[in-house]
Parts: sequence; C-alpha cells; structure tokens
Amino acid sequence: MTSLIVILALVAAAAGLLRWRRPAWFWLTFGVTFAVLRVLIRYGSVMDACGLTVPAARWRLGLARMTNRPVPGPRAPRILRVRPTRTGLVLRIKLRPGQDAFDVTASCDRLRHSFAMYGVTSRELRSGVVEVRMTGYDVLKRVQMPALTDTRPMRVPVALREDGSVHFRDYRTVPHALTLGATESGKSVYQRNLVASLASQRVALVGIDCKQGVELFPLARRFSALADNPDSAAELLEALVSHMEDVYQLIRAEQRITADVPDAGVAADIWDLREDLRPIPIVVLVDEVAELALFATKDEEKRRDRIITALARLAQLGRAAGIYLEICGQRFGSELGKGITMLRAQLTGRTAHRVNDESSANMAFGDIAPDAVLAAIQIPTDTPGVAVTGDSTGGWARIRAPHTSLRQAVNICNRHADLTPDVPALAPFRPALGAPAPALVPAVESAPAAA
Ligand SMILES: Nc1ncnc2c1ncn2[C@@H]1O[C@H](COP(=O)(O)OP(=O)(O)OP(=O)(O)O)[C@@H](O)[C@H]1O
Repeated sequence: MTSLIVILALVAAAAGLLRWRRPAWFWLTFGVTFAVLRVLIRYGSVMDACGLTVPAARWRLGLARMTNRPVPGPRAPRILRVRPTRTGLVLRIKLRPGQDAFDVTASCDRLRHSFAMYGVTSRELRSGVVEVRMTGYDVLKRVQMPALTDTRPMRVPVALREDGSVHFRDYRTVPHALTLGATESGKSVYQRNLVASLASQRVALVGIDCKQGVELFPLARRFSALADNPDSAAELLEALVSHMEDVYQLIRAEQRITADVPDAGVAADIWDLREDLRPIPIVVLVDEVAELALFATKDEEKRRDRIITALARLAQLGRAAGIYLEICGQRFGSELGKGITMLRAQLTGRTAHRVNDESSANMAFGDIAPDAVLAAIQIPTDTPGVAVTGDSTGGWARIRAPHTSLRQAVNICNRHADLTPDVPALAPFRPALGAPAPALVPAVESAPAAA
C-alpha cells in the first residue's frame, strides 16, 4: 500500500513538474527526444546483443597488449548521423569490415524489440552505409502527412509508408501504374488522393470512370476530359492516341537534327522541349478497368479490342509524349482476354490494397516482387487503405493514404479549377459543368437514392 502511495505521489509530482496540459507538439518533441536518448544510450549493447558487432581490429588488440591496457571490446557499426523525425528517428550507420547490409536487415526485428520501437526497417544507401529508420508508433493507424513535402512537377505525395517516410507518385520515373484491391479496400480513396495532389500542378487530368462516373465526375472541374461508359472511353482513348501522335510530330519537328546540333540540344521527350513549346502532360485515371475489358456481344468485343489496343499503345509510347496511365481495378489478369498481360507488363508501378486471394496479389506482384504477394494477402479487412506498393526494382513497402473524403477532394479540385487546361484534341470529352441533373428515383422502393 505504501509503495502504491509513493508511486502515485511520484507520478503526481512528475505531472505537476511537467505541467500535464502541454500542447501536442511538446509531447511529440518530448517523446522523440526520449526515444533518441534511449537508442543512443543503449546502442552499443543492443548492437552487440543482436550480433551486429565485430571483434576489435588486430592492431588495437596488439596496442592494448603492448601498453598494458584493457582489451578493447567488439565494435558496433559507427553512427554517421542521427536524424529525429516526426515519427521516430533515422540512423545512418557505417558498417565495419566483414558486415553487410543484409545482416542489419535480418536483425531489424531484434532491433525493434531491443530499442522498444514500433517498427525498424533498413536499406543500403551505398556500399558500407546503411540507413535504419525507426518508428515509435503505428504510423499507418491514423495517417497524418507531414505539412511540408518535397513536391516537384509530376511528383506528388500520396501516402505514408510504414517507416514514416512519404510515398510519392513520381510520373517521370514510373510513368504508368496499376492499383489493385478487393471491393472496399481503399482504391478510390487512393485515387482521390492522387487527384487532390495533382490538382495544383500544371497537368491535364483525364478520367475514365466505369462506375457510371460516381467517383470522378464530382471532381469534374479539374478534369479536362471524362468518360463514364465503355463507348465514350473507347473514343476518348483513341483521341488520346492521336494527340500522342501529334506530340511525337512536334518533338520530331523540334529535334532539328543536323550535323552541327550538339547532343544536348536534341529533344527525345516533351521535357526536353522549350517550356513555351512543351505540351501539357496528361495523367489518365481509369477506375474499374475490368469493365472496359468485359463484353457480351460481338460489337462489345470489337469495342473492347479498340480500348485495349489504345491503352497498350499509350502504355508503350505515352511516356515520351507526357501521357501517364493510372489504372485501377479489382483484378487485372489474363482472364480478361488477350492484350491484358502485355498491357500489365508496361505498368511499372504496382500497388495492391487488400485482396481476397493469392492470384489477385500475383497479378500485381507475381512478376516483380514475389515477397510482396504474401504481404498483400495479409492486409487485414479492418484497415481499408493499407496497401503494398512495389516497382520493378523488386523493393516493396506497406503504405496507407490519408483518408480524404469525396467532399474534401471536390473542394480541392474546385479551388484549382482555373488550372484545368484545354486540350484541343480532348475538347469533345470536356465535362459539361452546370446545375446537377435531377436524380433519378429508382423503381425499387428499398434501393438507396442515387448519389
Ligand atoms: N486510407 C484510408 N483510411 C481510412 N479509411 C479508408 C481509407 N481508404 C479507404 N477507407 C475507407 O474504406 C471504405 C472503402 O474505400 P473505397 O471506396 O476507396 O474502396 P474501393 O476499393 O474503391 O471499393 P469499391 O471497389 O467497392 O469501390 C470507405 O468507407 C473509406 O472511408
């Protein structure tokens, strides 16, 4: 009883000392400082316990023997830099001779327990230098993006990674991407975040929303072209292909290759053109892609072939013309017919939200990062928005986009409506803006009213 009273008194004294009602930033700074100190104080012993030390160099042992000093102990990787972050800290360490980056990666779980952190990940920065990222709590539970991110043209933040870093969608390095996920897994919210992040950039947004336009049409003010059914999607994609051919002609005309033009002056894509000549880059967002590939009649089959051919041509040739594909769906495999796997092979960026079976995860990662397949099927149903993302380098990470409601995305798109460019080739598909059409009341009484 006495000890309980003493503990309560101590807690009360500490609370009074620290004045319990401090702002959130105070507790955040306090927590991060505490975590940094804990890691630095325990660094040597933890690295030793995790098998990440090497014996002292022979010359040190010899010197100690000659000078009659204590024998030097094992040596842990040298800390090059400690950077506290909002979610934990980042250590940059220099490996000792005989160690490799895989040793650190293999010990991440042990380091996590020893340093009492929520998550520890590592990656090799260059030969002998490894970055160890530690997070103090589950950053994917309630995603809060940092206020300032390194946004650049055609590179936008879309989600947070589990190591606390920001996940960017960089169209210049990964031009086309595929996002898969079961129903209610968070694909639309991910795509909404993408639109909201791109809205403030100099880019034309083109949308094909096979859910009758419910996801993308509310964002119409920031879209240069929209299609809500497979017929208009086929025409829109063909218009994009002819726009792409025009852009190629422009690049060709600007190359002006003669014997005396230096190499640096030869344009190979729109980014090499002078700014006043450069066509606007276009991001094409396709929601529920499988709807475009399904058919029941001969005519629908012809339309499907036109759509898949146009998409495959855009995926193959679009990058240089500044046309980038962002394809979203529940499944995207060979069962959707010919041309699908060829198209999928062109989609470098892969993101899989929760999937119901291994074959769906394989459609995203089977051909690029087999480890990620297991991670994708382990995503629990109660965390919509959590996804596994990878690219053709074989690396992957768990991410979650911030929860952006449709209203928030609409507000952002409306705010940037003046940035919506006119692309003459896509003029027939420009969404008509005006008073909303009266909602159709469904015949079935129990059905919900149209959105
Ligand atoms: N990042 C997120 N954080 C929190 N909740 C999320 C997140 N992403 C999605 N959700 C929630 O999960 C639910 C389903 O999301 P969403 O509509 O994006 O799924 P979907 O995969 O597009 O589903 P469907 O294929 O049926 O349209 C929504 O209620 C949404 O609020």
